[in-house]
Amino acid sequence: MLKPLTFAVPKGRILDEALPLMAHAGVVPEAEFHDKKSRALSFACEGDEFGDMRLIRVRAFDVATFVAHGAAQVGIVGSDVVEEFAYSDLYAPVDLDIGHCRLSVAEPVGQESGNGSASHLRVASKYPNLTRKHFEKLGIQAEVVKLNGAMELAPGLGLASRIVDLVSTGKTLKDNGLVETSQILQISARLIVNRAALKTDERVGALVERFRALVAQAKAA
Ligand SMILES: Nc1ncnc2c1ncn2[C@@H]1O[C@H](COP(=O)(O)OP(=O)(O)OP(=O)(O)O)[C@@H](O)[C@H]1O
Ligand SMILES: O=P(O)(O)OC[C@H]1O[C@H](OP(=O)(O)OP(=O)(O)O)[C@H](O)[C@@H]1O
Repeated sequence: MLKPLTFAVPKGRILDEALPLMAHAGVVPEAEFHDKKSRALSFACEGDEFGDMRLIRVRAFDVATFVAHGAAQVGIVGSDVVEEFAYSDLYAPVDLDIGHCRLSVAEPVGQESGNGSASHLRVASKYPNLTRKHFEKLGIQAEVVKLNGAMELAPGLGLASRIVDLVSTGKTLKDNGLVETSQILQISARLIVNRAALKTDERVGALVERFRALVAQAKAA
């Protein structure tokens, strides 16, 4: 009897783009998954190709945590999250070519200072590790004020001189009087797996191959 397989997906914006891809791979959640009134967090999947597979819906950063600890064996998450945590037990074998955005530094319009001769800066971000690493490379010590959203407010309110946040169209920065001053990382969503599960459960390898083939097929089309 196969152990249940748990597939973690984020609640946020990647999900809409990920669901069609998952369906092509044979990962289809039960109807309750789409019921906005449901408070359930774990859902059975249709069919029995992968045995007893469940889908769990968690916050983006938590997808990586569940998979790294083996509580979920497979997941989908942005490469920003993979890079921020750099968990050794987490392997990201497939770039799904969805959820494209970038991680950038932004400053108030008209006050773009470059980094000048600063040796220390206060930066607001949801990504403390990537932020510190980026500024370290420039010889600057970044004191990171960790926020979970609405980073764009921080410079105007004196919480930090700049922010490090995700940018896609640039509208959020523009509407909040900020300008992108450098790009740190190009981002896309990844299929992630727990390394131990990949070695011990052949369904995990089968899912990796399924998603890999789908992405290759989409690129060739
Ligand atoms: N503007 C964007 N355009 C494209 N992809 C984005 C954008 N913002 C975020 N992403 C991608 O989607 C992922 C999830 O972002 P989102 O902010 O929607 O998650 P969330 O689940 O709402 O976050 P939280 O856990 O803070 O509630 C990010 O990690 C990133 O990879
Ligand atoms: O460049 P844009 O196209 O404007 O996108 C950038 C915005 O998208 C993300 O936020 P999201 O909408 O996911 O909300 P959040 O603040 O809850 O993270 C990100 O944190 C930016 O605020």
